[in-house]
Amino acid sequence: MSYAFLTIALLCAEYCRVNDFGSAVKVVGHVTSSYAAGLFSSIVIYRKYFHRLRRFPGPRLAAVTKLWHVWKGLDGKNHLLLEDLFKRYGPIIRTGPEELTIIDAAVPHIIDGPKSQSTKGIFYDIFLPEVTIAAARNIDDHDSRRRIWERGFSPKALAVYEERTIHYAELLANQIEYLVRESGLSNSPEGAIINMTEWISWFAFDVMGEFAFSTSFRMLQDRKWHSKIRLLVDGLGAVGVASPVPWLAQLGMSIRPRIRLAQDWFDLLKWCRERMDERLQMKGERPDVSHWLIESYIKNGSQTAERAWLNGDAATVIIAGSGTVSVVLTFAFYHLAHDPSQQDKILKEIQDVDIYDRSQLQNCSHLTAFINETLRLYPPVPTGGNRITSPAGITINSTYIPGGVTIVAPKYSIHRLESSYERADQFIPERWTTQRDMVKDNRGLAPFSLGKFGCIGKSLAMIEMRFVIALLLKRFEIEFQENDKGEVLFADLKDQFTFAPGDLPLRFRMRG
Ligand code: HEM
Repeated sequence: MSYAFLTIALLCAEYCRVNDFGSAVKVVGHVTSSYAAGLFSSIVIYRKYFHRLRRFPGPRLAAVTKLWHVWKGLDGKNHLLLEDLFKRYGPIIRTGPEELTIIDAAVPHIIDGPKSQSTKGIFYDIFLPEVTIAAARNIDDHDSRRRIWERGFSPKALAVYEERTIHYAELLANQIEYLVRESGLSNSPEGAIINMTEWISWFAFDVMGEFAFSTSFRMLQDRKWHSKIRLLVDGLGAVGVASPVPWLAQLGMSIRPRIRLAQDWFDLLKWCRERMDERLQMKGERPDVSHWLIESYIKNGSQTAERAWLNGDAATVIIAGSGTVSVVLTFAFYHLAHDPSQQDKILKEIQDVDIYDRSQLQNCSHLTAFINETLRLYPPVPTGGNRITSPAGITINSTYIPGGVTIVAPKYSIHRLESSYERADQFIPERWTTQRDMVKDNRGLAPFSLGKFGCIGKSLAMIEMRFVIALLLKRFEIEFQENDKGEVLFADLKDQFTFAPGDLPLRFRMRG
């Protein structure tokens, strides 16, 4: 802004001097372009040859500007890009002027463990001006918000949420059964083809609609996307692309007239605020996650600032709670179809179990191992979760990293380290039960992240995932279609902070 102002002032002064607009433009053009060339070349030279991170290897352009990353990530395959850089440059890679990507099992504990003083990275500013626990970079703001959230995830609160989860899982199973029986009526003994990516998303969003606003999005009932949730999914796609350079997203949000995606995003936030208005009017409701956030809002005198947190956190319930669970369940069903012996193993384990009793399901070690292996290979937050090192810096395997550096610790790659897991790229749930020697070093396993910024919804997510898998397996046999072995799921898989999987059509039949 001040540069634009200076240029205009210079132009006016030169015009007054020479009284010829064309030559004034020429002179000012020369001055500003020489200035810009000088400025940018000194930045480039400094970042490349004099910067404190200059000794760390990485792509040349990445050391100069993060725009390199935006360009490289346009295809949505950031998880594969980082994996490729790891193979080329080793475990510590300079992926930005002030950023290192570190693929080492020691990193999660160092940046997020109990002794860590790291803070959330600049990436989280992408959500400004919205305020929410998930994007709070100020430690005090984050801590006080986290204390409020924690009340909503006590064992007592979880027991109430569980009933609702069961209700939606049964609705999912009933809808699939309806489609299977309908396909039987039309003389097709082949069962029904269900796009699991879609149906699991509808389930996960419907559940979180209940927890945020005590209202379902009715996607399972209506068997189609709710228009606002579609906007949300598309909006997160754009966030994913712009995430390496948050100011780019901010710029996109602030220009007028608004571009379509920005307009959609603001429409969505407005819609969330309206749902929260309705939620605030509800009386005698069964506690949901918002119940605890609203309680604090009212206790603090219903102030405007507190209301902003309430709105942002309600959107977080939906985004953090749905886009994660749905990814794990989608890949879990992929592997159940891919290896039917896993269906048999889980079925055998749950045959005498009351699946409606959470503690009984929790004791099913193979079911839990199956979910853990899915979380290892397909962590729903595959590369996100940037942290900034504290002023004292950190040391990773005797390499010192100074303070104020952004650290990217991609779970996708850390979870697949050959030094940590035998046959690391293969899906082998037994490595968590009977073949423990296949896990050489599990320090790096952190699908829910760790410490004060770690996932608050982990127990709820595990309850949901165990129950959905157990319920659907009890009722259905699941397999690939003849010509489709889940290729699209992987081909269209995108890293947009959370994973966005491609379609997964699976054949469902009633279990005899
Ligand atoms: C398989 C399911 C899930 C996985 C793998 C998962 C993973 C994660 C991860 C990796 C983070 C840290 C993100 C970061 O550093 O920016 C996180 C944070 C968070 N998750 Fe989850 N999550 C899951 C389900 C849920 C559910 C069901 C909820 C419930 C609403 C939830 C609520 C949150 C919240 C509120 C945060 C922010 C915590 C904070 O900053 O203090 N998550 N999750």
